[in-house]
Amino acid sequence: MTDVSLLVVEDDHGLAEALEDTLLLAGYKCLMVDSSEQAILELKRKTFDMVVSDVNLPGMDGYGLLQHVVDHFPELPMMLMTAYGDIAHAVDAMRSGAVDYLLKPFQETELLEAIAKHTSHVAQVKSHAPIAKDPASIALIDLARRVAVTDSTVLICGESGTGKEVLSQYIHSASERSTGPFVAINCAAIPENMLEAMLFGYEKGAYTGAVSSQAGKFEQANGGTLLLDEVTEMDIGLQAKLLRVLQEQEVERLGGKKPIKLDVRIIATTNRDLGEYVRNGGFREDLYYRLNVFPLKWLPIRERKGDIQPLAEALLLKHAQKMRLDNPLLTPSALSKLEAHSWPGNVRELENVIQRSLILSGQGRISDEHILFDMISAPKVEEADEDASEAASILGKGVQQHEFRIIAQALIDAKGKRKEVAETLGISPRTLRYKIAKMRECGIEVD
Ligand SMILES: Nc1ncnc2c1ncn2[C@@H]1O[C@H](COP(=O)(O)OP(=O)(O)OP(=O)(O)O)[C@@H](O)[C@H]1O
Repeated sequence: MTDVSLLVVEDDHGLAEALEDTLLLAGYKCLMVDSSEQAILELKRKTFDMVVSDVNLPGMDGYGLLQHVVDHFPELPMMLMTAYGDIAHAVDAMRSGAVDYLLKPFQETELLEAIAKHTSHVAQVKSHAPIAKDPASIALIDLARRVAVTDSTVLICGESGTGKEVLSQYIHSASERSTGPFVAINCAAIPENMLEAMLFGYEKGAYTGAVSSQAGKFEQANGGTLLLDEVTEMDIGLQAKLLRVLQEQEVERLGGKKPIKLDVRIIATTNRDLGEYVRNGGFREDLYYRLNVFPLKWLPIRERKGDIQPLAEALLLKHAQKMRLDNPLLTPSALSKLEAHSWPGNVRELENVIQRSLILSGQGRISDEHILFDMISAPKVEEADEDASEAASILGKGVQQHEFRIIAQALIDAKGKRKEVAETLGISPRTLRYKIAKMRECGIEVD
């Protein structure tokens, strides 16, 4: 299934059936209607990726419908199917905004090639779309898709791990800048004194250590999109400089003399309550208004439970494939347990839990016993008492075995990088060291 949805207008019922069969077989979703009036009603109710319409229709003809589409849905491609010999009209139709026309009778392949030509971009965008089944998330993605084409600055809020970066990438891929660069900078992860140079670039000798000139993230994103991840985590002085760049649409490298013109779309994210943060003086109000042109908010997943199952299934499939496990399955008991959890770490936590459950089940059939939220992310208890028998009594011998397997797998995945493993498993490096020592004690070779 391509996930591309078509609206097809054809009043000849025999031909309509044949068209529907061809399109469904090719993997398209399609809705068949037999008049322009009906098509207009459906366009109000649903979102389509392309309209394919006959010209000769009872009531309003295909040209009338084309005019409606051009006026009301200028982004929506429409193709006309005209009777043989009507080529002059077809050319007129192209002038009036149709993306293509087919002369009847046409071959199936001609139809499919024409549709693919005008929807391939859509299919690509949809494949980048975040998973969203809950009505609140569907509405959010719809809003994101609509704002994507406007070039407006977007501010995405939401708790940690809700999918803000995923949504930013989607907006980029659904925008006219999709062939340009998508550059992300995490303002929280970069030491304060380096952030300015990374954002704006620097010339050779601008500061000790600047041995060569370097373009900043703004310049790198020219022609595309710049994601300022966790934008609130920059100091107030740098916020003023950022504001100036955004207002003037030009940047000057540190130590540079000439301003560089920018054509960059900005997406910013935060997991803070930004309004509150502004009131408390942590973030400049003028910068807040500059960024908050179009706000989008991810709910935490405990408030969009309809997403839990599709997200869990998609993550299960992703990790099962990595582990070469066929036909992974979430049993109803596992799903109920997932749906009842409060998910403080949102989708990122869900991904970790699914990964662990696959390792625990060993064969991809996940039931509730494999869903362990706090199995090894209870460092307080573990660190409070590092005695082996105590640990065993907390977790149980069987569970301890599973725990060892998880750690071993995580070490393999991270190619032995312990810091990464500790982060993935949600435990402190000290706890990880302790656990590895225990594994060695139990005769498990940890290289
Ligand atoms: N709707 C979604 N569909 C598919 N994957 C998702 C979705 N939401 C989140 N994820 C996955 O969850 C993880 C966290 O997502 P992401 O990094 O976008 O969250 P975030 O809100 O930017 O997190 P943070 O605030 O910590 O930076 C990623 O691995 C991402 O691929």
